[in-house]
Amino acid sequence: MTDIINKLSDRLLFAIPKKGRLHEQSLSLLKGADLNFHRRNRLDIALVQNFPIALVFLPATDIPKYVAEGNIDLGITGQDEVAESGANDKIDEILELGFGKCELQVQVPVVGGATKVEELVGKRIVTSFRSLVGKYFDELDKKYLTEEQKQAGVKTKIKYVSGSVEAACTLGLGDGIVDLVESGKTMKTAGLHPVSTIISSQAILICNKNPSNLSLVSKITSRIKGVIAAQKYVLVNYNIQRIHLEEAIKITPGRRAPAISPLEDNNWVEVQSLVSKCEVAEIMDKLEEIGAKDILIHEIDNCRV
Ligand SMILES: Nc1ncnc2c1ncn2[C@@H]1O[C@H](COP(=O)(O)OP(=O)(O)OP(=O)(O)O)[C@@H](O)[C@H]1O
Ligand SMILES: O=P(O)(O)OC[C@H]1O[C@H](OP(=O)(O)OP(=O)(O)O)[C@H](O)[C@@H]1O
Ligand SMILES: [Mg+2]
Repeated sequence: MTDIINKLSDRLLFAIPKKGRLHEQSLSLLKGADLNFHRRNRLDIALVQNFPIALVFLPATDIPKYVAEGNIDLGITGQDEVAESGANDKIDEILELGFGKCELQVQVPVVGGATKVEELVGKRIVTSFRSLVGKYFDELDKKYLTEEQKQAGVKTKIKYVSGSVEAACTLGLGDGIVDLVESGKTMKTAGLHPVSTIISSQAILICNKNPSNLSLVSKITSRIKGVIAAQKYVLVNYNIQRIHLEEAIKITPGRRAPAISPLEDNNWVEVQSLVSKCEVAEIMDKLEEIGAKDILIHEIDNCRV
């Protein structure tokens, strides 16, 4: 341990979620960006071999605080965690990473629960997001509690639990809960449904306002951007008769312009263009309809676009 700590000075410190939903995808981003490291068993610090960077494995919840106030320069966490930490002003959100997408929702029992969020004012709400939920219900209290209730000191009670929040209504701890929803399976299984959404979130790359090595931050950011772009796009290749080229270009305009190369047969050209992965099937259908042949789709490992 001490040998690693002695090597930390002069290294950019980069915080990575040590477990949970963001862990695996954060590691695969580091791999795509070619940051090579070996993490010793149980050790939360790993030196990057090919850059003056040290990775620090921390709970996603704590990462905004470290980036805002500690010596950590860069970090991966969720937008929800940044909002909950209240550190928004002290850090820069550099990049949305496109994974860890979820919504923070107010949920109530399907049977016998409130039908609208305002029916929860003055009641008990269970959550792990104390600060966001406190602020949210403070506003609802101001709006929906009667003057008599306010004078009697009635307030919505926010109760903190650290996980398995969806169990709280069944176990009698709350009248409603606030927790993250992605597929909605956990919520549904617990017999809950949403009555409002507080925020939408995804994983982000965050940076201290005064990072120790700005040029290295920029380099890592563009590498990560490249990995994310590569996941969004595929390269399409096809042959088309010149007479249909104009229509073809409309279907695959590329990010700047498609690359067009002549074929031996002068009536035909080959077209190469970047297309968005989520539109690829529709694009192939349209190309086929205008007579494109030999349509090939290539995955991209990495790119700078
Ligand atoms: N179901 C989900 N779908 C997508 N993203 C999620 C989901 N749950 C959490 N996240 C995102 O991941 C972040 C970390 O949450 P997660 O629950 O994975 O961490 P953890 O609480 O440290 O781990 P664990 O729950 O395994 O103890 C959240 O702040 C949120 O941004
Ligand atoms: O909408 P879904 O796809 O079902 O995902 C939502 C669930 O995922 C997270 O829980 P996690 O697995 O991290 O467990 P935890 O409650 O113990 O933190 C979140 O707290 C929800 O419970
Ligand atoms: Mg969790």
